[in-house]
Parts: sequence; C-alpha cells; structure tokens
Amino acid sequence: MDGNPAQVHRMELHSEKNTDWLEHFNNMQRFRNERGIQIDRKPGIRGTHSSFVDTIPWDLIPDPIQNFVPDLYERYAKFGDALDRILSTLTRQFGASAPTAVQCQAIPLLLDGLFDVLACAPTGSGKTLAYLLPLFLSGRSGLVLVPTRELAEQVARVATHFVGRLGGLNHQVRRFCYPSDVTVWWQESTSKLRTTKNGREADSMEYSAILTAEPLLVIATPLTAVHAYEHALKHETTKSHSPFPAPCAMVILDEADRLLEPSMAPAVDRILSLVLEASKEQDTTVKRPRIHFFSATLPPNADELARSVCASPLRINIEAKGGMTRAVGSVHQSLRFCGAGGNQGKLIALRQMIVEGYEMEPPALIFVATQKACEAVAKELRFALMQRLLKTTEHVPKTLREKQIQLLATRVGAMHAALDRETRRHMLAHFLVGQVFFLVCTDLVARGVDFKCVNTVINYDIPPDGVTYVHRIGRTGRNGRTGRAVTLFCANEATQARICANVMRLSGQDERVPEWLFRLPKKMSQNTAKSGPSGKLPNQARKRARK
Ligand SMILES: Nc1ncnc2c1ncn2[C@@H]1O[C@H](COP(=O)(O)OP(=O)(O)OP(=O)(O)O)[C@@H](O)[C@H]1O
Repeated sequence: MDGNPAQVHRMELHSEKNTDWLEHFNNMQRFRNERGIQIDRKPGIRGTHSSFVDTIPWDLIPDPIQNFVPDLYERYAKFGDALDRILSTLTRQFGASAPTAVQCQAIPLLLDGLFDVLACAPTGSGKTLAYLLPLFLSGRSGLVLVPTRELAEQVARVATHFVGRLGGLNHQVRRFCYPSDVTVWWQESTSKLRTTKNGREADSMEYSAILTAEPLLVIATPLTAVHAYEHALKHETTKSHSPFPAPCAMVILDEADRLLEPSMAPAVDRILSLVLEASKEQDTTVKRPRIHFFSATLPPNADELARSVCASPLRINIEAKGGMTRAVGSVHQSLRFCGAGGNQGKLIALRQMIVEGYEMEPPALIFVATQKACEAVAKELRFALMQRLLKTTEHVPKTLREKQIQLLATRVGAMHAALDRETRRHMLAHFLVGQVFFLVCTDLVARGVDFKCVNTVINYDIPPDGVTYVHRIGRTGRNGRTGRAVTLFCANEATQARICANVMRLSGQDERVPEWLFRLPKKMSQNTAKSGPSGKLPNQARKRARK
C-alpha cells in the first residue's frame, strides 16, 4: 500500500471504506476511459470537473458556487471587508451580479488552493475574473502569464479596479497595493516596469526598487518575465535574485495553449522552474505554487504538456468537447463563397459588404494573414467607405464632402506586429472607444482581447486552424451580446474552409454551411492537422514538479 498512489486508490475503491465516498457523490456520473476516470459533477451548473488520473481525492473538491451572494459570504466570511469591496467592484465596474459558469467552478477551487486547474471555457465567458477574484480575495501572491502585451495590459486594467478598491484595508490586503501599485507588468523587449498609477515607465532605479520590494502580483508576457529575471540577476537587486513574487501561491497561464506552443514554451518553462525553485528556497513548509491553465481551447497536446508540469490537475470543462469549446452560440457564423477570382473576388465581396451594409455591422474586425495584407485591405476599405459616402451624399456641398471623406479615412485602422508599441496601443484604444469602425488586423488580437461591442468579425483570410477560428470569432458575441462572423473563401480555398465548417457543425450551425463543402474530399491542409501546441515543454519545470 505504500507504493504507487494510483494503486492505493484503486485498492481503496474496492474496499468497504469506500462505500461512503461513493454514496456521498451519488449525483455524479462516472465513466472510465483509457486514461483514467472522468467524473461529471453538479450537472445543474453548466460545466464539469474531471481528471485524467484516478488519484484525485474527490471529497476535497469544493462544490461550485451558485452565486456571489450569499455563497461567497457563507463560505469565505474570513475575507471580511475584502469580500464586500470586491463584490461591490464587481457590480459597479463589471455589472457582474452573478458568476458565469467558469467562475462558479473555478473560484472555490482556486481559493482553496488544493489543486492545479485546467479550465477550458468559451471565449468571453469571464475567465479573467475567474482567476483574478481568488487572487485578490485570498491576498495570496501570484504571477499571471499572458501571450501578448495587449492582453497583459488588459488584465492589468481589470486588476487595477480591484487594487484601487482594496487600498485602505488591513495589512494582508494592503499588500496588493505595494509597492506603489501592484498592477505591474513588464514591457516586452524593454524589460522595464510600468506602473498604472502614473502611466509612465519606471526608470532603472525605480525598477530595481520595485524588484527589491518583491511585487505581489505580476502580469507579464513570458519573454519579458525572463528578461526581468536576467536583469535582476545582473543587478542582484533581490535577495533571491528573483523578480517573481515569493513565495508565489499561484501561477496563472492565461491562453495556456498559446503559451505552450514551441515559440513560447522555453520561456514559460524557464519561468515555471524559477518560481518552483524560489518557492523551495523560501521555506520548505510552503506549499508548491499551484499552476492554473485557462483557455477557450486546450487541445489534447496542450493538455498533455500541462499535465507534464503539474501531476494531477483538475480539469474544468464548460461547453467543451475534446479540448475545444464550441464557438459561442451567440455568434452567428457564415461562410461566403467569393468565386474563383482569388483575392480579387474577396475584395469585391468586402467592398459590397461595406457599400451595401450587407452582413457587416460596424464595429468590425477583419482578420488577415499577413502584415502586408493588413495594410492593403485597410486601404481598400477606406476606398470602399469613400464610395459609399459619395453615393449617399450627392446633395452635400463639395467642401463638406471632402471633410467627411477625410474623417471617414480615420475610421479604418490597421493593427499588426510591425507597428510600434504606441501606435498599436492607440489603435486599439481608438477601436475600443468606437472612433475606429473597421480594424484590419492579424492574429495579434485574435486571442483574449475583450472587445465589448464588436458586431462583426470577418475572416478575410481563412484561419490556419480551428483553434484560431474559435478565438477570432470569439471577439464578438461576448458577455451576453450577439455577433456575426463571416468567413470569405474562394474556390481554391474550399478545403481550408472546412476548418470553419467543422467548428460551425460543432456549434450546431451546420445548416449555414454549403452542402457541397462537406462532400469535398477529406484532404485537409497540413496546418489543420497540426493545430495547437506541440514539441517539448517544461523540461526543467517538469523535473522540479516531480520532486
Ligand atoms: N460574472 C460576470 N457577469 C457579467 N459580466 C462578466 C462577468 N464576468 C466577466 N464579465 C465580463 O465578460 C467579459 C469577458 O470576460 P473575459 O475577457 O474575462 O473573457 P474570457 O473568458 O477571458 O474570454 P477570452 O477567452 O476571449 O479571453 C468582460 O467584459 C467581463 O467584464
């Protein structure tokens, strides 16, 4: 019985002792697969818990919350004032009076801190608050890793609302506002620290000071976090030479499948191993930091990589199947065939959509594959808008029309990685406040960015895989709103269009897929097969997690 815990558990399953355990969970559906046990719990709340190993002590899994009040008060009264302030911030700033499905499941799990969590829930379903809330409520320190700077800034913006509210509380909670602002994140490529308080970059001395103070919440892209670590090492600013919160209670990997892709995996691996190492150095009695993975898509290969870092994560599935959430039902998806004319056909279709307003309601995001295409399509859109204006304002005096045309040109923006940081930030801000109506962009903003009121997403270029498609169209139809997603394809792209058709089928919208598309030979593009992360991760982190 001392050996393999899985064996111990299996033996217990057949013993008398286990009868209570089974009775206790008599509302569970249990079924086995080749990887172990999956258990669905609480069918009343949309979502399930499951694990791929059969060593999970199921009786330690907290019940999902059903509401913020009174559930959180009843269970977590110990957080007192902080709870009041957080709940009032939720209602005032986010209009959140009831938790979403992923929040119901994840908040108690993260608060109890007994398990690593893999949470797969649809786009726009409130995953950010699902991990930030437990961090702020519990007063524990944490590190949030995100794949892009845009997303880092967005998460920091959300966190700022809470930081401000928690400012005057008891010592434990006040730590979040220390040093000047806890919502700090490292700027990609400059390895400088930003504070939200004054909105300027910290200079080298401040940077060192902040590192010495050991920030309690760090939101960073993986490369920048590694940068920061190297900076700290060079200047020996901290006792442990680590700029990461120490001891760190939680590491959150937001958009985890993207972070585990080969381009980012080495940096993530390094950070995880540093954090795990630092937590050991601090105090041997301190628990290993919990590593939580959040995404709308966790394909099987991402799942496996995640499980290589934390031995037995608990998985939360909200409307997910095979590691993919269905695209949100609030998005009306369609495919538009643009004939055999290649890009020319697509441009004509796009211009038609703009000029006639057909299937296109701004604000709209138009996804293209390359930076060059981004600029070219933006130019085309400006031209189409001008045409529309000329058509509708024939009676308007010429000078006024010219002014209107000039103004209209600014309503179309382009957003891609080749633009400098400030231009990207401005463009995004203008789009978010409705000054830019049409944003032509690459997949830079396909993930995570919370566009509250995008009405239309157009896939001008077909996404490389189903995962990207789900994230792209998830920029609309968020937070209870409805949206429209149109994918343009021409004759030579018919097989690739099946990527989108398959997701449409999964979301129950197959009646909008042209019949003939499914009758085509099943030869999918190479990219489709390769969707999701691959390669090796976490050598260092894996070894440490096993110890
Ligand atoms: N309980 C809630 N009630 C109402 N609105 C909420 C609630 N939780 C979050 N929201 C809002 O829902 C929107 C989407 O949240 P969020 O950006 O966290 O989604 P997400 O699941 O991370 O999406 P993605 O997978 O695209 O990153 C945000 O505007 C947020 O303020």
